[in-house]
Amino acid sequence: MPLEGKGLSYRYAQDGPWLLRRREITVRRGEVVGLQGPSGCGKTTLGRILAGYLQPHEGTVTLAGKAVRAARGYHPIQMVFQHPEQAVNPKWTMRSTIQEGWQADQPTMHRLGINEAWLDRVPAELSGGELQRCCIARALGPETAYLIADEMTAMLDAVTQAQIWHAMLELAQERSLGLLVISHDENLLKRICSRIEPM
Ligand SMILES: Nc1ncnc2c1ncn2[C@@H]1O[C@H](COP(=O)(O)OP(=O)(O)OP(=O)(O)O)[C@@H](O)[C@H]1O
Repeated sequence: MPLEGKGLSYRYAQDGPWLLRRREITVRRGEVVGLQGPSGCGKTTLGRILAGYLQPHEGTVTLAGKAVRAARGYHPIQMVFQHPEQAVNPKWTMRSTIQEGWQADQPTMHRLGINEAWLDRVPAELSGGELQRCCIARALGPETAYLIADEMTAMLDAVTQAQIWHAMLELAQERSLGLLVISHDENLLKRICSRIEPM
Protein backbone atom coordinates (compact mmCIF):
# COMPACT_ATOMS: atom_id res chain seq x y z
CA MET A 1 0.00 0.00 0.00
CA PRO A 2 2.66 2.55 -0.99
CA LEU A 3 2.23 6.31 -1.12
CA GLU A 4 3.54 7.30 -4.52
CA GLY A 5 4.18 10.65 -6.14
CA LYS A 6 4.88 10.28 -9.83
CA GLY A 7 6.01 12.97 -12.25
CA LEU A 8 5.10 15.75 -9.81
CA SER A 9 5.56 19.29 -11.08
CA TYR A 10 4.59 22.41 -9.18
CA ARG A 11 5.07 26.18 -9.28
CA TYR A 12 3.32 28.86 -7.27
CA ALA A 13 3.17 31.59 -9.94
CA GLN A 14 1.58 30.68 -13.24
CA ASP A 15 4.60 31.74 -15.30
CA GLY A 16 7.16 31.38 -12.52
CA PRO A 17 9.99 28.87 -12.28
CA TRP A 18 9.15 25.27 -11.50
CA LEU A 19 9.77 24.38 -7.88
CA LEU A 20 9.24 20.69 -8.52
CA ARG A 21 9.77 19.15 -11.91
CA ARG A 22 8.75 15.55 -12.62
CA ARG A 23 9.55 14.59 -9.08
CA GLU A 24 9.22 10.93 -8.06
CA ILE A 25 8.84 9.78 -4.46
CA THR A 26 7.64 6.58 -2.84
CA VAL A 27 7.08 5.82 0.84
CA ARG A 28 5.92 2.40 1.99
CA ARG A 29 4.05 1.53 5.14
CA GLY A 30 6.42 0.83 8.00
CA GLU A 31 9.16 2.92 6.41
CA VAL A 32 10.72 6.05 7.90
CA VAL A 33 11.98 8.19 5.03
CA GLY A 34 13.83 11.48 5.41
CA LEU A 35 13.45 14.42 3.05
CA GLN A 36 16.43 16.71 3.05
CA GLY A 37 17.41 19.78 1.08
CA PRO A 38 18.31 23.45 1.41
CA SER A 39 15.85 26.02 2.68
CA GLY A 40 13.31 27.04 0.05
CA CYS A 41 13.90 24.07 -2.26
CA GLY A 42 10.31 22.83 -1.94
CA LYS A 43 10.24 20.20 0.82
CA THR A 44 7.11 21.57 2.50
CA THR A 45 5.49 22.03 -0.90
CA LEU A 46 6.15 18.39 -1.77
CA GLY A 47 4.79 17.34 1.62
CA ARG A 48 1.63 19.38 1.06
CA ILE A 49 1.12 17.82 -2.35
CA LEU A 50 1.54 14.31 -0.94
CA ALA A 51 -0.94 15.11 1.85
CA GLY A 52 -3.49 16.44 -0.63
CA TYR A 53 -3.36 20.10 0.47
CA LEU A 54 -2.01 21.19 -2.93
CA GLN A 55 -2.80 19.79 -6.36
CA PRO A 56 0.25 19.25 -8.59
CA HIS A 57 0.22 20.86 -12.03
CA GLU A 58 1.51 17.62 -13.45
CA GLY A 59 1.76 14.13 -12.06
CA THR A 60 -0.20 12.01 -9.63
CA VAL A 61 -0.25 11.08 -5.98
CA THR A 62 -1.62 7.63 -5.29
CA LEU A 63 -2.17 5.54 -2.21
CA ALA A 64 -2.31 1.83 -2.94
CA GLY A 65 -2.69 2.75 -6.59
CA LYS A 66 -5.71 5.03 -6.05
CA ALA A 67 -5.64 8.79 -6.52
CA VAL A 68 -5.29 10.78 -3.32
CA ARG A 69 -7.29 13.97 -3.37
CA ALA A 70 -8.29 16.50 -0.79
CA ALA A 71 -10.55 13.86 0.71
CA ARG A 72 -13.63 14.68 2.71
CA GLY A 73 -13.72 13.18 6.16
CA TYR A 74 -10.64 11.63 7.67
CA HIS A 75 -7.59 11.79 5.42
CA PRO A 76 -5.26 8.75 5.50
CA ILE A 77 -2.22 10.97 4.94
CA GLN A 78 -1.77 13.37 7.84
CA MET A 79 0.70 16.20 8.17
CA VAL A 80 2.18 17.72 11.33
CA PHE A 81 3.82 21.14 11.03
CA GLN A 82 6.62 22.98 12.77
CA HIS A 83 4.40 25.55 14.47
CA PRO A 84 1.54 23.83 16.29
CA GLU A 85 0.01 27.14 17.36
CA GLN A 86 -0.73 27.82 13.68
CA ALA A 87 -2.39 24.44 13.23
CA VAL A 88 -5.06 24.73 15.93
CA ASN A 89 -8.07 26.85 16.72
CA PRO A 90 -6.96 29.17 19.56
CA LYS A 91 -10.41 29.03 21.14
CA TRP A 92 -10.76 25.26 21.32
CA THR A 93 -9.69 23.20 24.30
CA MET A 94 -7.15 20.47 23.63
CA ARG A 95 -9.92 17.89 24.12
CA SER A 96 -11.89 19.39 21.22
CA THR A 97 -8.71 19.85 19.18
CA ILE A 98 -7.69 16.21 19.44
CA GLN A 99 -11.27 15.04 18.90
CA GLU A 100 -11.26 16.89 15.61
CA GLY A 101 -9.13 13.97 14.42
CA TRP A 102 -10.52 11.07 16.41
CA GLN A 103 -11.44 9.86 19.88
CA ALA A 104 -7.81 9.36 20.90
CA ASP A 105 -7.34 6.36 23.17
CA GLN A 106 -5.64 6.44 26.54
CA PRO A 107 -2.59 4.34 25.53
CA THR A 108 -1.78 6.69 22.63
CA MET A 109 -2.18 9.77 24.83
CA HIS A 110 -0.01 8.18 27.49
CA ARG A 111 2.70 7.21 24.99
CA LEU A 112 2.83 10.79 23.75
CA GLY A 113 3.15 12.05 27.32
CA ILE A 114 -0.12 13.99 27.21
CA ASN A 115 -1.28 15.01 30.65
CA GLU A 116 -5.03 14.72 31.35
CA ALA A 117 -4.99 18.22 32.88
CA TRP A 118 -4.01 19.79 29.55
CA LEU A 119 -7.21 18.66 27.88
CA ASP A 120 -9.36 21.38 29.42
CA ARG A 121 -6.92 24.14 28.43
CA VAL A 122 -6.75 26.21 25.24
CA PRO A 123 -3.52 26.37 23.15
CA ALA A 124 -2.23 29.59 24.78
CA GLU A 125 -2.19 27.74 28.11
CA LEU A 126 0.26 25.08 26.92
CA SER A 127 3.96 25.06 26.06
CA GLY A 128 5.01 24.52 22.44
CA GLY A 129 6.06 20.95 23.18
CA GLU A 130 2.80 20.15 24.99
CA LEU A 131 0.80 21.60 22.14
CA GLN A 132 2.80 19.67 19.56
CA ARG A 133 2.17 16.41 21.42
CA CYS A 134 -1.56 17.11 21.16
CA CYS A 135 -1.27 17.88 17.43
CA ILE A 136 0.53 14.58 16.91
CA ALA A 137 -2.19 12.73 18.84
CA ARG A 138 -4.83 14.40 16.66
CA ALA A 139 -3.06 13.11 13.54
CA LEU A 140 -2.85 9.50 14.68
CA GLY A 141 -6.39 8.25 14.14
CA PRO A 142 -6.87 4.60 13.23
CA GLU A 143 -7.29 5.47 9.56
CA THR A 144 -3.94 7.24 9.33
CA ALA A 145 -1.64 5.29 7.01
CA TYR A 146 1.06 7.93 6.48
CA LEU A 147 2.32 10.83 8.52
CA ILE A 148 4.32 13.69 7.05
CA ALA A 149 6.33 15.34 9.81
CA ASP A 150 7.44 18.78 8.59
CA GLU A 151 10.13 20.03 11.00
CA MET A 152 7.84 18.56 13.64
CA THR A 153 10.28 18.95 16.54
CA ALA A 154 12.52 21.72 15.19
CA MET A 155 11.45 24.27 17.79
CA LEU A 156 11.72 21.93 20.77
CA ASP A 157 14.55 21.26 23.20
CA ALA A 158 16.63 18.10 22.78
CA VAL A 159 14.92 16.14 25.58
CA THR A 160 11.40 16.85 24.33
CA GLN A 161 12.52 16.11 20.78
CA ALA A 162 13.92 12.74 21.82
CA GLN A 163 10.79 11.84 23.82
CA ILE A 164 8.46 12.71 20.96
CA TRP A 165 10.46 10.78 18.36
CA HIS A 166 10.78 7.78 20.65
CA ALA A 167 6.99 7.63 21.03
CA MET A 168 6.39 8.41 17.37
CA LEU A 169 8.67 5.65 16.09
CA GLU A 170 7.14 3.08 18.44
CA LEU A 171 3.61 4.01 17.38
CA ALA A 172 4.61 4.00 13.70
CA GLN A 173 6.12 0.55 14.00
CA GLU A 174 3.11 -0.87 15.84
CA ARG A 175 0.66 0.54 13.32
CA SER A 176 2.85 0.07 10.25
CA LEU A 177 2.63 3.77 9.49
CA GLY A 178 4.81 5.23 6.77
CA LEU A 179 6.66 8.35 7.94
CA LEU A 180 8.08 11.09 5.76
CA VAL A 181 10.34 13.21 7.94
CA ILE A 182 11.18 16.69 6.62
CA SER A 183 14.07 18.13 8.59
CA HIS A 184 17.15 20.32 8.44
CA ASP A 185 18.66 18.21 11.19
CA GLU A 186 20.88 15.72 9.42
CA ASN A 187 21.74 13.93 12.67
CA LEU A 188 18.06 13.39 13.40
CA LEU A 189 17.44 12.03 9.91
CA LYS A 190 20.43 9.70 10.09
CA ARG A 191 19.30 8.45 13.47
CA ILE A 192 15.67 7.66 12.69
CA CYS A 193 15.33 7.14 8.91
CA SER A 194 15.87 3.99 6.93
CA ARG A 195 16.67 6.13 3.91
CA ILE A 196 17.03 9.81 3.08
CA GLU A 197 15.67 11.31 -0.14
CA PRO A 198 17.49 14.39 -1.41
CA MET A 199 15.41 17.20 -2.95
N1 LIG B 1 1.94 30.10 -1.05
C1 LIG B 1 3.08 30.42 -1.67
N2 LIG B 1 3.07 31.33 -2.67
C2 LIG B 1 4.21 31.66 -3.33
N3 LIG B 1 5.40 31.10 -3.07
C3 LIG B 1 5.46 30.20 -2.09
C4 LIG B 1 4.32 29.81 -1.34
N4 LIG B 1 4.68 28.88 -0.44
C5 LIG B 1 6.02 28.71 -0.60
N5 LIG B 1 6.48 29.49 -1.59
C6 LIG B 1 7.87 29.55 -2.07
O1 LIG B 1 8.22 28.27 -2.59
C7 LIG B 1 9.57 27.95 -2.25
C8 LIG B 1 9.59 26.60 -1.54
O2 LIG B 1 8.96 26.71 -0.29
P1 LIG B 1 8.88 25.46 0.70
O3 LIG B 1 8.25 25.95 1.95
O4 LIG B 1 8.28 24.32 0.01
O5 LIG B 1 10.46 25.15 0.91
P2 LIG B 1 11.20 24.29 2.00
O6 LIG B 1 12.24 23.48 1.28
O7 LIG B 1 10.24 23.53 2.84
O8 LIG B 1 11.91 25.42 2.86
P3 LIG B 1 12.35 25.49 4.40
O9 LIG B 1 13.39 24.42 4.56
O10 LIG B 1 12.92 26.86 4.53
O11 LIG B 1 11.13 25.28 5.24
C9 LIG B 1 10.10 29.09 -1.42
O12 LIG B 1 10.88 29.91 -2.25
C10 LIG B 1 8.84 29.83 -0.95
O13 LIG B 1 9.07 31.20 -0.83
